Amino acid sequence: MAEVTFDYENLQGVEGGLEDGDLDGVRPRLKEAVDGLLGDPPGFMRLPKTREYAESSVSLAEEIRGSGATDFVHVGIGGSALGPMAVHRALNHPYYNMLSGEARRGPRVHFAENTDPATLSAVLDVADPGGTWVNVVTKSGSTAETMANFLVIRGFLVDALGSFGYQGRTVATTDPEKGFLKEISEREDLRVLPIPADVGGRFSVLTPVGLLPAAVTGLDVGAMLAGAAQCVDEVQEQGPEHQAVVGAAMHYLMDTQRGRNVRVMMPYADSLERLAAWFVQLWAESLGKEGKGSTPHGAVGTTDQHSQVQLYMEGPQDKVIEIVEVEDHPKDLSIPKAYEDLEGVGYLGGHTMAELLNVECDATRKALTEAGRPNSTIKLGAVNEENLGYLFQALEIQTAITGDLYGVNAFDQPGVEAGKEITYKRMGRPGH
Ligand SMILES: O=P(O)(O)OC[C@H]1O[C@H](O)[C@H](O)[C@@H](O)[C@@H]1O
Repeated sequence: MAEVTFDYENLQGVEGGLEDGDLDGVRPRLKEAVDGLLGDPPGFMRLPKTREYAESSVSLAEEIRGSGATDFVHVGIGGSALGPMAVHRALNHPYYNMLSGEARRGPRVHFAENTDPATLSAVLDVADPGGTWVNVVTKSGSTAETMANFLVIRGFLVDALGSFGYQGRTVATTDPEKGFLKEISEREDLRVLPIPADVGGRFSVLTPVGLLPAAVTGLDVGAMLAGAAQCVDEVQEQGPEHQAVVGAAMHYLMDTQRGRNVRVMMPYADSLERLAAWFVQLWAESLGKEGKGSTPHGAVGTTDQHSQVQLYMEGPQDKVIEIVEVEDHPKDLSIPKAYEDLEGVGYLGGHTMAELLNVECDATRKALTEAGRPNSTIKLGAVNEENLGYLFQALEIQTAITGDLYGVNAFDQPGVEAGKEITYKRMGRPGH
């Protein structure tokens, strides 16, 4: 069973927070939104119970691992990168690529996301062309950043291995129905994994987009899907009372009734830093349209206590701070007793690092609450596949429902097209 709870106590009944009547006012619309989501479910809602994507991803991952692969380069951007990066950072060793032998459960993993040549050059500096696999991931099949990175890596592999060698080590993860990457995969007979047509990039972490890279590093993708399925079942049973759904109303109201249009996601675990980055795209691209939406921001506790908490405590009253707390950290270290005669240092000895982290988490929450700074908490029993799967699904559901409350289409992103168009013109793409 996934252990994930959402706690909104500090959004209500605190200075600057919500009052009971606020929530009541939005309940009928919330019910309508959940009924709509369950009655005519968008593509992402069926992913947790779809076995075929996990099966094809795991079987290809086994082939890659079995081939003695040294490096796995995941090429993608936005929704085609942020989910896989969040999973990798959350569940694999922080220095995964530096581990050797059994300690590393698969090839080294590299993400080619931005078009910054320094990053891609660095990947090519360390990747062994003799053992490199490339997974090019793009739903549309022609995102300029992704295709540019792919073309460079393709050249690197063709030079080292010849066309046949390159073809045998390349996976195209894309829309199976259309797009230029589909065409390339047919021409070059590449292995293909599908991104279903009805699942947008930022909702696609539980398709092969997220499942293949997870399986390549030996993670339990079945458990990730089970956690997500638990969330869907709960929403079916509880409807508008479900914790993630209630959160949609809370965040919507904090913005529209209380003028708090910044939502800060602040995990107290380094491993969840990329989860916040994944969430930022989900919330920003889904809701930021027609002059509506709130601004998502990622922070990390305790690190950002020493950087941003001053602003959260005393700056403009425009934020909701969402703490992500982890009960059981995967590792802990005792702090040795030393310098016991020095009162500013000696008190730490005998405690543990995880204890200090969680005490600071609680202390920040209390301080924010007492200062009239509304905050909420997402608590994970542990950072594991099941809880992460639950959380992905819960936040996607929350975002879709919030879109409904705002009256915007949570599944498009028309605002990103203008910049693309200018780029195409300047780079000489035919027809633009
Ligand atoms: O998967 P792709 O089609 O390459 O899209 C990658 C990303 O690029 C676009 O510009 C969109 O704004 C994102 O929503 C999307 O995730």
